[in-house]
Amino acid sequence: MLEELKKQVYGANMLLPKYGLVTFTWGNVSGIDREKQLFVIKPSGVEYDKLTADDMVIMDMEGNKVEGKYNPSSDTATHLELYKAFPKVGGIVHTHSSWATSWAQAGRGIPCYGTTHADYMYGEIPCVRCLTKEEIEGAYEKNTGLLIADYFMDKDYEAVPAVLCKNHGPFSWGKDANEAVHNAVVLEEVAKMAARCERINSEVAPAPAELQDKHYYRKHGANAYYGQK
Ligand SMILES: O=C(CO)[C@@H](O)[C@H](O)COP(=O)(O)O
Repeated sequence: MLEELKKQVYGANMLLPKYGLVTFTWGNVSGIDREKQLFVIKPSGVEYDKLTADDMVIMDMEGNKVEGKYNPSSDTATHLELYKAFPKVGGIVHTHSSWATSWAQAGRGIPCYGTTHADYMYGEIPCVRCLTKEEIEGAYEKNTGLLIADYFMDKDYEAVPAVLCKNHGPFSWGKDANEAVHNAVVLEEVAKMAARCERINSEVAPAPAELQDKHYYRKHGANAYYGQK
């Protein structure tokens, strides 16, 4: 079942170590078949150099395992909540990539300091709050997904296809698993550049709005905008 999607999601997962986004097994990619209302996700704790397409786990939209010899990623409930909240999203990535995770641990969103950022993400990449004691002790991964979904309730999740979770790490998404990984790579690069930018000039200001507009709209068209213009 879903053999093509399993191969695509497997291939996307293998891009994480290729682009240096993961250490050990600190990451997971999923992809969804909206028609079948099923999604495919990396199995929990399986090392990338031992991973195969056949190891991918198939889940339904109630969080039940439909197929797979391994347990699904421990972040599966977060992926599920984001698929429910973001109907145009086809793929989701979670990593602990070090620069983006450093911003998440610092509790700061990543300002747009330049066109590299603006080409892919409109405005600041947000950092949502840490979960409360109750949320942490309850359904941690589900509550992480609900928190992200709530943040983007009145925002364009396609204009900023990434978020930082305070004291945890980044999530990114896209039209499919490969685009989600592409956005995860961009996130890590702009996180690195922004951290260095602030080290070089502690008083640096975000890029002018017109430069951010120009670059984002040139790539994404006038229909995609972030919030009220
Ligand atoms: O955030 C965490 C653990 O804190 C997880 O993302 C792990 O880093 C990966 O878990 P699996 O996908 O292997 O279950």
